[in-house]
Amino acid sequence: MHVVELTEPGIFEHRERPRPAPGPNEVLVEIRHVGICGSDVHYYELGRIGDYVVTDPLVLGHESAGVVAEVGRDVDHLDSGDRVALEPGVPCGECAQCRSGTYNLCPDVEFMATPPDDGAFAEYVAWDADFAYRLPDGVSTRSGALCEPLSVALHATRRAAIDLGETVLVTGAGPIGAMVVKTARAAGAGDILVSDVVPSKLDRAREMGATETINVSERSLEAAIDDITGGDGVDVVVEASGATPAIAATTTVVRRGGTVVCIGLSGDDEIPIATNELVDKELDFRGSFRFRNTYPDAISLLERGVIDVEDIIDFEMPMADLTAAFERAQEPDVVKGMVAVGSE
Ligand SMILES: NC(=O)C1=CN([C@@H]2O[C@H](COP(=O)(O)OP(=O)(O)OC[C@H]3O[C@@H](n4cnc5c(N)ncnc54)[C@H](O)[C@@H]3O)[C@@H](O)[C@H]2O)C=CC1
Ligand SMILES: CC(=O)[C@H](N)C(=O)O
Repeated sequence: MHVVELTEPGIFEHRERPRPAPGPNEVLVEIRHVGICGSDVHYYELGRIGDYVVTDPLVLGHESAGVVAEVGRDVDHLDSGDRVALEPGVPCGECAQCRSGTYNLCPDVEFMATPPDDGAFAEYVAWDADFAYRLPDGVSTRSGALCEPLSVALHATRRAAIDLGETVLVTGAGPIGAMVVKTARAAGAGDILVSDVVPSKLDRAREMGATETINVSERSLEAAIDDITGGDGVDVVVEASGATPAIAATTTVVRRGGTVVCIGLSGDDEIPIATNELVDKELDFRGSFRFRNTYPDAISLLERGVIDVEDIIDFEMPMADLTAAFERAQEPDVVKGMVAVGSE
């Protein structure tokens, strides 16, 4: 089968590998669509993310969906021909986190496209059938692939426990921030404010449901939120930029008794947080890491038309042009690039 390996920063090589055989609890999936995530781009550019270093050729891509080509001996809930979205992290199932249900925190998770685990820029992937979710008619593999970033947003929205009518600030209008706008709206948020430094991304966020946008390269986030909320602050902040100034401002722009949920990962190891504000304002300050138990709900939201993910996609290119796709994905206006591995 055909795969694309990242062999060194900036270099993709198209290679042939033996087609994998599914294990007893696995399905062999003919991959159709794979979204390009910021972390893929990071590995492509730099060959590492923090302590995760690409030392051997690595297949990138973890936002994937395709068609079941073969089922393992013990799989009885999927059949050949089913279209499926693949949850990219398969946890060990035995550690304390897995046993208590917080399987997204499993230290031994096998996560696609994270060294040393290969991802989905490949004709076929053999994957644990419990982490392959059937897509109903009407949900394409193109949308199904985006269950992954949608899941990141769904999990963060749950961590934020947004109440009906609450004012939510989303910092960062990349793919994750855009998805949070959609999940916050679906959760019943009232005003949804979005900040970014790229005007076109703020325009896109408005089209997706943001009620007001703030270009923080023109005005400070703190001053803007002060103006908009009459000095009260927002009910909930979901940080989805990873930008140090945005993270540092979260405790200031949230109201007393409000909630901050951080998704963004900063390049800085340490960021000053006003801890006295945490106490004095009695804030709930929470992290949100990947997702758990989100795929069935993400698929249901897509099926019922509550959330549309197609509008975050800027372009689709074939896997044969993966280098060009990754170069294009780095353009500042691009929110999401999609790669077609086969045809649906
Ligand atoms: N916690 C988790 O499980 C996950 C975390 N992430 C992290 O979440 C963050 C967002 O992911 P993506 O949307 O893919 O990243 P992205 O880099 O595509 O988007 C970030 C956005 O923030 C904007 N930005 C830059 N400076 C800003 C500022 N000062 N204020 C507001 N916006 C600003 C950028 O213009 C960009 O539109 C990244 O840090 C990523 O590493 C991504 C996926 C999962
Ligand atoms: C941080 C990422 O972008 C990636 N989705 C991951 O969960 O590792």
